Amino acid sequence: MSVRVVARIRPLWKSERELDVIVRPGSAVTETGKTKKGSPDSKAAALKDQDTLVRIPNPKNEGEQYTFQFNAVYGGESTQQELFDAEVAPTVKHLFNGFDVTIFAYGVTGTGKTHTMRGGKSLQERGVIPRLLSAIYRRSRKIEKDSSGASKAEVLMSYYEIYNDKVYDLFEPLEKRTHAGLPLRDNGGKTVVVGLTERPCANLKDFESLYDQANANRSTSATKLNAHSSRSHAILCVKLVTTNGDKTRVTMASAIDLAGSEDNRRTENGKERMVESASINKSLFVLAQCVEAISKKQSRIPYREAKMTRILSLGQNNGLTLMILNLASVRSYHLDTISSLNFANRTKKIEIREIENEPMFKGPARPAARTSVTGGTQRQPLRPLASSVNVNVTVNKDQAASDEKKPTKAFYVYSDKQSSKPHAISLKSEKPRRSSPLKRNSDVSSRLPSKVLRDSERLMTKETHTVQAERIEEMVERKVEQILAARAIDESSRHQAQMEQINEAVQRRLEVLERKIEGTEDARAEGLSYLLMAKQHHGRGEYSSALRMYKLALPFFPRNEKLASKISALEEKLCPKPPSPAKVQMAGRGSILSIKKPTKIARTQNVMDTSDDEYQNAEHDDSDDDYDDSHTGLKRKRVIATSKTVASNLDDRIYADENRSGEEIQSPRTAHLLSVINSRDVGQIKLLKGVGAKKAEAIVDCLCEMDSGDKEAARVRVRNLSELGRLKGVGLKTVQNMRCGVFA
Ligand SMILES: Nc1ncnc2c1ncn2[C@@H]1O[C@H](COP(=O)(O)OP(=O)(O)OP(=O)(O)O)[C@@H](O)[C@H]1O
Repeated sequence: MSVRVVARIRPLWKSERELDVIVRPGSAVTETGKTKKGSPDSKAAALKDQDTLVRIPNPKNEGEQYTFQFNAVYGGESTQQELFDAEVAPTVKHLFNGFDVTIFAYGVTGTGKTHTMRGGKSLQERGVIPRLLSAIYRRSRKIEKDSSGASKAEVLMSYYEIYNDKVYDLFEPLEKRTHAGLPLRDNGGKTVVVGLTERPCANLKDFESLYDQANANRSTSATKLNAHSSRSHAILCVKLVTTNGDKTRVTMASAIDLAGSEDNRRTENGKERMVESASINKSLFVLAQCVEAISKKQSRIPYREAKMTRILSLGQNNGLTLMILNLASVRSYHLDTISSLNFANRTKKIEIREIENEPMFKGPARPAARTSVTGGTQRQPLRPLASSVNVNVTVNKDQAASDEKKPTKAFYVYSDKQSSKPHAISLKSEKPRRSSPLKRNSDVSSRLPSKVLRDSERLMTKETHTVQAERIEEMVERKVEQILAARAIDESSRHQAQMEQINEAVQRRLEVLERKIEGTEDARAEGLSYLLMAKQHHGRGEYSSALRMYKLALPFFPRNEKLASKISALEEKLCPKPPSPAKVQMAGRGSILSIKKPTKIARTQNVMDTSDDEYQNAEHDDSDDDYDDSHTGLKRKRVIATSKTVASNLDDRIYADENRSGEEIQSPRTAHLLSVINSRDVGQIKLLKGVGAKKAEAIVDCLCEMDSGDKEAARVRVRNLSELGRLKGVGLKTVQNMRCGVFA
């Protein structure tokens, strides 16, 4: 069964305008027009005629629409109750039937994940989690009532968050947190958090008070995009233990409120928020990589690269999985929304094994599960202690006398039959030799352990033969079996402890290796990011910035001829008559020979010298000249992650370049920015990054003040970024911000 993916589009906020809505739900049936009203199929169609499509324009061509199909799509008017009834309520019965259920909310920051999962305080506003628990308690009560108390269900809860890639128990107060957080461990293919508190919750009231307390420990902060932004992934595990007679079954419902991805050009996050944001984005990036690897059926799924992906184990988990994709419909989320839709589109294809959890049997062990000590002979099930018969009966006077002196050596015999008669034997030794019961001869006496044999022989000759030899043998065998079973359990727990130690050691080694790889990869990735950026600028016709980035990449790949020739070609393009190399050297600018390495690059130069070959491979391996798309997820991730930081550094340089170059070689980004400013439309200007309504009005006022008249010709136009920076209340920083926020 594949992951069920439903999209939920949140309603507009007061600050958002209907005009900016670009994401719209739609229905597949109406769309294709396959079913007309009044046709025989119309009733079925009406049932199916639920929105399943999400439409969004292509950001590069508004006339073109992208359409994504999911299992269901809920518009802004859909209520918490509707979503729960349609998507979550049906999973409750599966939970009681032995299937695990995983529900997770995914989406950009501020799109309504926490609202969907946790919701508000009022009854109508309650989210998926409290409703799920309420449904579980309701069903438990019903089952208990229907079975007249024979079936029972118990709920245990654990709740934790992954903050900056560390796991913290939300039931523990903040001051008890350790810096390293709780460790993860693999246990039989499942990832478990070691040392997590598990709290029993007898009813909804208990749950609510625990859940509220725990949520107070969750890391949230205000960002520009959400006043109560979750800074962590929160995972609630509801363990349902159902007992029916001797049968006990444990199933797990996991409800996960993921933190939202953040475009830091829009959040204007400070340092602390940036660190959180980087960790959130990294884990979501790894999640996307995992989904991509699963959909491409790759052998290596990078689950281990983030704690969240390790815990979520999408595609590795069993049971039912529901993903709620939260979306905002307005233009300012355009690119993020497309990326979320693409992620969800891939996720919906992931197949989850629909495996039911095996019930466990309490009390007597099941015959089928037992292995006979004697190899294959079926034994009767062992009975619990309560039904055992203690066999201490005085047999003769001598013995009675000796028994009086010595305390009776009582031991328990697990018997499958309740005997009404007391046993007429007393076994002195409770430790039969191990070897004897395993020798199975036809002669009864030879089957018994020597000491027991002597005892029983004595008894048989002296006393009335009240107990048959088979009975004695049976009892002795049971005792031996009991001892062997205890020993086996002991050995297996020792073995498990050893395995855990080994696992821990392997895990530590893996982490050390990963850290090592990270170190060497980072520098090379930086070089590749410069190349990637260069290629993008080149593609957009921003030659001077492309040239600058090629030059920045050069120290990472110093002997790469192709790169050198690209630089020369661009230099030629920008300055048709290049001065002689000697002159260039003297001038100290503009030539490959004279490129000054940035300090960071200089530091990594030694490492990079060897990577030239790899760069060349990258060039030839792929259709994309400069960027190796066939790299592993790890490498690509680093390249992209680094390219983001490089991008912000480069923006400063490009800005400086373009300021020098004047209007003639303006990049599309700059041109767009200036056209927005020159439009004098406060509505548009205030949407620029770092510009609020007040600043937008100030800019327009300033331009109007500078006009020499009312006519069009007399109107002042801002021609370049430096002119823009000189406007009253703008400044270079604001210009930079504005420019960064524009998507060319
Ligand atoms: N379906 C909805 N109906 C009404 N209000 C909603 C809905 N979805 C979201 N909101 C509101 O939008 C705001 C942001 O929602 P929420 O905090 O749930 O976003 P989020 O995706 O969890 O963000 P983050 O990832 O930053 O934590 C909240 O004020 C919430 O009440």
